[in-house]
Amino acid sequence: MDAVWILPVLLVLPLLLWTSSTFVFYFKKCFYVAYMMLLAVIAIPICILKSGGRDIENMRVIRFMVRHVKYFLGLRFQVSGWEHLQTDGPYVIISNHQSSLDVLGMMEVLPDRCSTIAKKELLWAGTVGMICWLGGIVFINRKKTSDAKNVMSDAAKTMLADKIRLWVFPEGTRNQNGGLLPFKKGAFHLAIQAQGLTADDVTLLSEQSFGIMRSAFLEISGQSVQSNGPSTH
Ligand SMILES: CCCCC/C=C\C/C=C\CCCCCCCC(=O)SCCNC(=O)CCNC(=O)[C@H](O)C(C)(C)COP(=O)(O)OP(=O)(O)OC[C@H]1O[C@@H](n2cnc3c(N)ncnc32)[C@H](O)[C@@H]1OP(=O)(O)O
Ligand SMILES: CCCCCCCC/C=C\CCCCCCCC(=O)OC[C@@H](O)COP(=O)(O)O
Repeated sequence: MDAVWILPVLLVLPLLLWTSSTFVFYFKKCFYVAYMMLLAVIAIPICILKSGGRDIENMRVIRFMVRHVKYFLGLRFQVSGWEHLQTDGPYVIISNHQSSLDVLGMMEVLPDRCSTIAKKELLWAGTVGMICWLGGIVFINRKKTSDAKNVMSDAAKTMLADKIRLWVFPEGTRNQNGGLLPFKKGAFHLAIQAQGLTADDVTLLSEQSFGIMRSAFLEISGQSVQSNGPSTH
């Protein structure tokens, strides 16, 4: 008798999924978070057994395990220019940041030995936080610029010494306003060290990168005509 309420739920759920794009959106959003948490539960022991702890090689495990998630959400990616990432040595990748779904795009193209810069709050996101730590993600305190700069300076040294790559979201936060936020400078301070440039090059590099990304963003956005629900996710 206790299970009597299950019947209406089983009937209403498909109905809502069929009739309401808003419901579908929030359903997918909850599924995404729960499924990523679950994947992380599986990935954590694998990473520990494979690498013994925090190690950038764990990003291969994460990448492999995350790549199929797009199918559940009805997402597909079109990749161009991937060959430019197939080069030796350290470099910095920058991308815009609209939502937590960006992680799926990131895993689609993430090169070997590449980790990312993330806000320190992510460390406390349950199993996802733990897998981020195991993957060598560099956590910064955005509220304390001097601390963040110190952490990024250390990351730059590791990047050069161990020939790793770093992925940075230079807007510094998620943004869904239909454009790009002004870039923070940290990514470009990293990049000059990877490329043997000087601090004088930071502003120009940042401005050029912003211009290129903005053009590409607007071009791609112009092609996007489909919406599955509320714009915020
Ligand atoms: C198997 C299951 C898996 C389940 C889980 C799946 C996946 C998980 C695994 C991986 C995915 C992880 C994805 C994580 C995504 C997380 C994304 C984020 O968290 S985005 C938010 C964090 N990122 C950032 O903030 C971007 C980096 N920030 C910066 O670079 C900033 O510059 C800053 C260092 C924080 C400082 O910011 P500030 O607001 O103070 O502004 P400015 O940039 O203008 O800088 C001020 C001033 O300082 C100078 N500066 C900056 N950096 C440096 C530096 N490194 N060295 C020297 N000087 C620096 C800058 O030039 C400015 O000075 P001036 O104006 O004179 O030029
Ligand atoms: C203890 C339970 C805590 C639950 C927390 C759930 C955490 C999310 C879980 C699964 C999502 C999949 C991994 C995605 C990681 C992406 C992180 C992300 O996108 O963070 C936002 C950050 O870039 C910028 O933050 P703000 O826009 O400044 O804010």
